Amino acid sequence: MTVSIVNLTTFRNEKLVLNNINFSLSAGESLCIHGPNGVGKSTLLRILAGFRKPDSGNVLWNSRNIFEHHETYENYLQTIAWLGHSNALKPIMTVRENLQLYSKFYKTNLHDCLKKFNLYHLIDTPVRLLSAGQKRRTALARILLKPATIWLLDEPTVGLDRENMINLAEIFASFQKNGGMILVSTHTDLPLINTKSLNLSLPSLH
Ligand SMILES: Nc1ncnc2c1ncn2[C@@H]1O[C@H](COP(=O)(O)OP(=O)(O)OP(=O)(O)O)[C@@H](O)[C@H]1O
Repeated sequence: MTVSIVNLTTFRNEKLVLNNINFSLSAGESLCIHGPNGVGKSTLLRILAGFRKPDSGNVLWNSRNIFEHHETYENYLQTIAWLGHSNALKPIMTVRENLQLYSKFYKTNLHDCLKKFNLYHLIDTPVRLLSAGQKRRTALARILLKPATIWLLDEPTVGLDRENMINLAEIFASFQKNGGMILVSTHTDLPLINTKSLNLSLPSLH
């Protein structure tokens, strides 16, 4: 299994954001995308999630262009789990109500998942009453409820304390040891195993 980006270039608002990006990731590997604000980290992850097409270049899943063949695109979407900047949780619903849609649909174990993210004691708490870190962990728990091969995570650790960072590192490592791939944008050093780095830089003003 491989996911690759080949000669990818993208404009936003007629401004060049991603210029000829290339990388390839195999089962068990992770990619950390670094760079200053506005450089295009989220844009790249959104292209990898299939939300937008690049202006040129390809996203390949097992050597097939995801945007070229409908069947490849559909198969690829089954394999990815996405966490954006926004937690995308319903504030008036409890942790259980927010997540059980996923556990029922994918037939995965909600209780085990909540225990892994130290959220079990909050299962019946409305999301609006959670702290920022607890909300982020609830959003991260959703990733685990989909049996995906690729995790696409946009700054997943915002708001997490040290203990929960260590816990997340163990969850990441376990996923990768089972062949999972993680592509993540971050402004901090993430504790990932078997990892590659992609450093994006802003174009020179001169
Ligand atoms: N909806 C949009 N429409 C037009 N341009 C956008 C839009 N969203 C972002 N951009 C532009 O695209 C560029 C890349 O933005 P992006 O969000 O990918 O950066 P980033 O590296 O993820 O930044 P940050 O570290 O702040 O999260 C920025 O210059 C931004 O102004």
